Amino acid sequence: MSCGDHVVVLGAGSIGCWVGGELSLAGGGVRVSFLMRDSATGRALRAAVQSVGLTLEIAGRARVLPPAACASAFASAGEAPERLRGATYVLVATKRHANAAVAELLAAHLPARVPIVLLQNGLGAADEMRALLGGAAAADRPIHQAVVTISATLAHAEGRVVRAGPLVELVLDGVAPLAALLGRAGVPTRIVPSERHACELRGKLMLNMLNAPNAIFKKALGPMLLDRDACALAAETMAELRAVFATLGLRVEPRRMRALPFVMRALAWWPLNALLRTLLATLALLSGRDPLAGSAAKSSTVEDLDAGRPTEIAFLNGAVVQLGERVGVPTPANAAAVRAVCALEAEAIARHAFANSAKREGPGEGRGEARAAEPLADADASDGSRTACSQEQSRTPVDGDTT
Ligand SMILES: CC(C)(CO)[C@@H](O)C(=O)[O-]
Repeated sequence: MSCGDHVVVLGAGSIGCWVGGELSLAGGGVRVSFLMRDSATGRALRAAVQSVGLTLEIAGRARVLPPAACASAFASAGEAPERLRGATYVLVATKRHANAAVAELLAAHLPARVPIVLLQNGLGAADEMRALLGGAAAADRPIHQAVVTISATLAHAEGRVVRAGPLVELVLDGVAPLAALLGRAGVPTRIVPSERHACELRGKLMLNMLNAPNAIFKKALGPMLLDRDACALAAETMAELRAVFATLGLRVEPRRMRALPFVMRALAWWPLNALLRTLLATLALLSGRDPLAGSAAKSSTVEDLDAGRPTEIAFLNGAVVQLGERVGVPTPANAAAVRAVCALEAEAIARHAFANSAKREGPGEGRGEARAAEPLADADASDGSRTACSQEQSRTPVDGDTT
């Protein structure tokens, strides 16, 4: 089945590079194309993978997709029409706020009936993409959102993507042949009925309540679990989300995601916090190494801020605020989290814009980053020209979501 497949990955960020990289390394006759934007980071990634290859690293173990393979696999936005015309699957790994531009690209160049799988955070991405594609264009296309539980970080200039932590899984509500392909390539992929899938998307949104404290308290996800303030914010935002879902009569799966608000509340409780700190300090003393040293995972929100890009906060805590307003559940912790991340976002974007304009004044670099002309430049929305925080937030669909 896999022979002859051509998987096009739209957006070569950390998740796109990890999933596409695994598929490429697995071989088996599957062709993978990574479509990326023509921006400074996009060009840096392309130059790096063409000279040293794409490195996939986990727990210090590295595997490399050789430069020659990368040279043909990594394509610019200009090559999107040709690559999409030959696609058998499209994995959309761009940010949610880029979906309008992504839909335009897909409507123009992707043949009908090619499955589109959105590797995106938040609720209702598939419904949103259907609405953006509109009418006949959407009716002809299977569109699915994967529940993505992978923590990975991409160093563009090194062509290196590092996966950290124990989380690695995709959950889909269809496209069994693609799920099998991904599973064989080492990306565990479960297929569940659509009712269960909707519950797991809600579970993922619960997990994403870690993103805002991760950005605000500036700690890697592991050490952050020892920060009582960060855990308290996570617990509050999660409890509000739980109340919203309960009011809507919507279930959350898997069970560990239902337990998260209580776990975070417990971690914020000083006696348990003090006990954990003592245990870890003792372990460090006995073993001579920091037990949390390997837990450098950070959330996608921190990755966005580090790169001076708009975050997806409107689709995470912002969605909770919006749903809360709709059903009359107060969500002050989520509103505060949105305000804080938006302030960080504005600062990060301004800092990067300043640094980039300083660089452009150097010899040989014109002002024209040529991004407006490139559909994927907009699709990646990482040019700092607009922010999710300043945008009118799209409605968060929960309908068809009635389990
Ligand atoms: C790390 C993660 C699993 C949730 O915080 C990831 O989904 C993310 O960063 O969005």
